[in-house]
Amino acid sequence: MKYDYDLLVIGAGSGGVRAARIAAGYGQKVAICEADQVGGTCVIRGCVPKKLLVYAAQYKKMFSTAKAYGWNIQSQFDWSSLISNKDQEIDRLNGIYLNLLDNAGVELLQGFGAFVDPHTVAVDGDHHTARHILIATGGIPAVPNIPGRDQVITSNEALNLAKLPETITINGGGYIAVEFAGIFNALGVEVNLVYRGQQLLRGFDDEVAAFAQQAFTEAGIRVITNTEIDAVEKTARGLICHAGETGIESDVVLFATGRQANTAGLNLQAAGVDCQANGQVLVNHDQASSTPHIYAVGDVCNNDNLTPVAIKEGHLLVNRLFNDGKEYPEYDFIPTTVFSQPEIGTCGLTEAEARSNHAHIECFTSTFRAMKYAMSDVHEKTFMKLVVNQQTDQVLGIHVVGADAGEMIQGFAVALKQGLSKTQLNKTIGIHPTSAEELVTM
Ligand SMILES: Cc1cc2nc3c(=O)[nH]c(=O)nc-3n(C[C@H](O)[C@H](O)[C@H](O)COP(=O)(O)OP(=O)(O)OC[C@H]3O[C@@H](n4cnc5c(N)ncnc54)[C@H](O)[C@@H]3O)c2cc1C
Ligand SMILES: NC(=O)c1ccc[n+]([C@@H]2O[C@H](COP(=O)([O-])OP(=O)(O)OC[C@H]3O[C@@H](n4cnc5c(N)ncnc54)[C@H](O)[C@@H]3O)[C@@H](O)[C@H]2O)c1
Repeated sequence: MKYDYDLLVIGAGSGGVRAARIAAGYGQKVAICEADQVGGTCVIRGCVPKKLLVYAAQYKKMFSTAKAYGWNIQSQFDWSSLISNKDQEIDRLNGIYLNLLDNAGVELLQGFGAFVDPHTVAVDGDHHTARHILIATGGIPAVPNIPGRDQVITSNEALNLAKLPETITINGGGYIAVEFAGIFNALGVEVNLVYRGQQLLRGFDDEVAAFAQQAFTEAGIRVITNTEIDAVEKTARGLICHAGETGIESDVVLFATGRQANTAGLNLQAAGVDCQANGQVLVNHDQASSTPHIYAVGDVCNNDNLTPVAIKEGHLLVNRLFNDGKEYPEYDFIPTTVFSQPEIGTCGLTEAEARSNHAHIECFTSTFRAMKYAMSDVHEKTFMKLVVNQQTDQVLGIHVVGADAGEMIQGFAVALKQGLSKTQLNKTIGIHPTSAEELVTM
């Protein structure tokens, strides 16, 4: 049968754009459909705008340190300038993504895609057929169904607030909650960070999470644990979050309570694509769904929901489909950074994970004040931790909380992925004076 396209991608985010342009580069006829702005979560309402706000927030510490270095700075922060500059930058990046697709010869079908049958996708009503179809529709914020749900914002809106609130309550204890808590706190907003558990950042190394939580508190964030918000109510002065007997008042309430696969309205049943109750598309080792010529990559599979993972999955999939590729994504030693204040960079196993898989684990830790803060009023400390298999000497995990942790961990991740041993780490000469040198001397 003749199809309109060799590959039709639904969703022009991180995974979809990469897959589409690489497939087109292999001479395939490719279309990509996008309901919103090309670029997806990462570029339009995720990693990139968030990181720009993180940079803005970091100036607070820089200004606090400046005096010790002889700089006398009068600083004044203007939220609307930041947001308008951020919007311009996002528009610029959106333009780059549009050009990337255009230059690669990918046809952009602007509109919402939904399956009609296993080889046909309707984009705002127009039918398009394809030999292979890739679902790359990402995720959306998940907000629990509580009274007053319509009063709360998510990360989507937090990046575009018309004005900086005086107070904000953030619900959640994961990446987005602590990143936005750090941003708003540094920009002078009174922040309540409410978490239903005992310790923020579940899934991270326990010592790392505890150290970070302490640092957030010392930086001025009001961390409220063991508290579950069960209703949000509008009052004359703003909003009140009810948590049992407790009431927490603020101007704005941000829920960062996780994300869910974005498959509503895709009409997956018409294509025979199985998904879980939460919408997550089920894929096998080949990224193939229950309908073998329909694939899925990125957050819609709810695996490791990170941009570089979505890109790798999309790229390798089309290599295998159209260029005789043999490589598959590897999910061990994926480095990640929480862009909180301080930052948390991590790669490999936590101590608890290592202990549950290996009989003899040794951990090395170090806590110190980074040199750049030594002369200043900034008392933030850096924490580093190595998790080592005593029997094989292999370093199983590296964790850093502190300035530039993300930049540090990327390089170490390369070595970890190659099976770095503690002896090799210690044989490496450090760079002095840096914080990173501590990792080769522990
Ligand atoms: C606030 C925030 C900060 C983040 N920060 C980081 C970070 O610092 N580092 C990191 O690695 N990851 C970060 N992430 C996660 C990262 O953004 C995602 O893992 C990544 O974007 C997933 O890419 P994707 O291709 O799977 O989907 P997406 O990038 O979400 O793209 C999906 C696209 O599909 C479109 N779409 C959906 N349904 C349809 C349809 N039916 N028809 C047409 N189009 C459709 C959507 O509009 C969207 O453009 C962050 C996420 C958020 C929310
Ligand atoms: N820097 C980065 O790389 C980065 C930044 C942001 C997001 N992300 C990706 O996006 C994903 C989503 O981020 P996220 O912070 O929304 O999710 P998350 O899974 O990291 O955290 C969700 C938090 O909400 C809490 N929660 C869930 N349901 C709740 C409920 N009903 N009531 C109260 N609390 C509830 C959880 O306990 C958890 O603390 C991340 O897991 C990550 O993969 C990455």
